[in-house]
This record gives sequence, structure tokens and C-alpha cells, in this order.
Amino acid sequence: MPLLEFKKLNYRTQDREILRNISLDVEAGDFISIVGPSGSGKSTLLKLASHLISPSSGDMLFKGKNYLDYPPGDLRKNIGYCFQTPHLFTGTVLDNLAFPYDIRHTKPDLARIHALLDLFHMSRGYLSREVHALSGGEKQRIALVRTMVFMPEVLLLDEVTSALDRDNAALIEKAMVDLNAQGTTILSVTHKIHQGKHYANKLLTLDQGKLVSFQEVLQ
Ligand SMILES: Nc1ncnc2c1ncn2[C@@H]1O[C@H](COP(=O)(O)OP(=O)(O)OP(=O)(O)O)[C@@H](O)[C@H]1O
Repeated sequence: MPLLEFKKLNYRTQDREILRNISLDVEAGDFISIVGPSGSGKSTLLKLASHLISPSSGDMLFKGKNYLDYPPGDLRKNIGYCFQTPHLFTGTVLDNLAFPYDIRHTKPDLARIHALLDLFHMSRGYLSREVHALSGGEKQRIALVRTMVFMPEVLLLDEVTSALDRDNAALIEKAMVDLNAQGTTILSVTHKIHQGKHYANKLLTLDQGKLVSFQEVLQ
């Protein structure tokens, strides 16, 4: 059974069709790069996949079950989502990383947090640092660590490296590849088609709200 199924998805606003008749299956372990011109609907597709928005028609399934049949918290725990501009709040890095646990009234899993900091090449000293004093690349890495604390099976990434310099981008891309090798299924919107092809096993191309191709990447 596919991990995610998109079935005849349409998304329209009052005056526009933004996504039209999108159907595709995502298999567990896939690393899918999503490419297409600006405005083609890439971010909208990720927002649908993360259940931030709902389709105008069509269905989204996770493990064979309709999104609408899951308690919202269950999907959020299993499907992580990270944006281009990280949304961290004022306070320390630990405050931010503890937040997903706080809202579930559980204690932070420090072993898990430490392992993720290692993956993103950050020392434990970062935990006491104030978020406002971090660089853009550091903030993005902390946002990714926060997204991964409950080990979501699916990770949705919306241009997480496009605002970063090459070194930071490369570091994050390496961590993505490692997470994928550990079993995380990844859907990543990227402008850099060559890099997208380099890391992904599948390439999905959108144009004007339509799926124009969904192919295996031949390495
Ligand atoms: N809630 C909304 N209301 C109105 N229009 C919207 C809404 N969400 C998206 N759009 C429009 O739908 C189109 C697709 O937007 P989307 O952000 O998904 O594209 P994208 O491929 O991610 O673009 P980019 O590469 O520039 O980020 C755009 O023209 C956008 O303006």
C-alpha cells in the first residue's frame, strides 16, 4: 500500500483553479523532488499533503485511510512540514525544541534531540542559545530538528535551502539524505532542478496546476 495517495485533487479559490486533477502515489522511502515554474502550485500541493488546507474536491490518504478520518494531531505527528522561512518563537533553542512536547504534555526526549542536533552538525551548546541571535542557516536547522522530534514518517519541505548560502544548504541536504536513508519519506519543493535530481529517486513536475510528469530519476 502506498504511504500517501493523492486522488483526483482539485484546489480552487473563488476565481481560480490552482491545482487540477492531481493523482499520485507516494511509496514509503521515496525522496520526491517537486519542481515547476513559479506559481505552478508546488507549495499548495505541500499544504494539501500536510493538511494545512483541504482540497476543493478529491481525497488524500495516509496509509490507506482518508485524512478526514484521522484526529488532526495524529496526522501532524506523522507528517512534518517545514517552510522556507523558519517560524521559531522568542526564547532559547531548547524552548523551541521542547514546544512540540509541551503541547502534548510530555517531557522532551533529550536523547532524540541530541541525535538530531548531531545530524544537523550542531553542538549541544546550541540548546541554551537565544533564537534571535542565530544565523538564518542555524534557525533553519533548528526548525528542521523541531519538525523531526516525533520522527514523522513523512517530511514535507518547501524550499528549505533556497534562502541559504551553499555551505548551509549542503549541510541540510546531507541531513535530508541521511533522514531518508533512515526511512523518512521526503517530498521537497526545490527551484534547483539539478540538485533535486541528484538527491531524489523521483521527480514530480507541475505546470499551471497540472501534474505534467512523475518519473523515477535514473542515477
Ligand atoms: N489561498 C490562495 N488564494 C488565492 N490564490 C492562491 C492561494 N494560494 C495560492 N494561490 C495562487 O496559486 C498559485 C500557485 O501558488 P503556489 O504558492 O502553490 O505556487 P508555487 O509553485 O509554490 O510558486 P513559487 O515557486 O513561486 O513558490 C499562485 O498563482 C498563487 O498566487
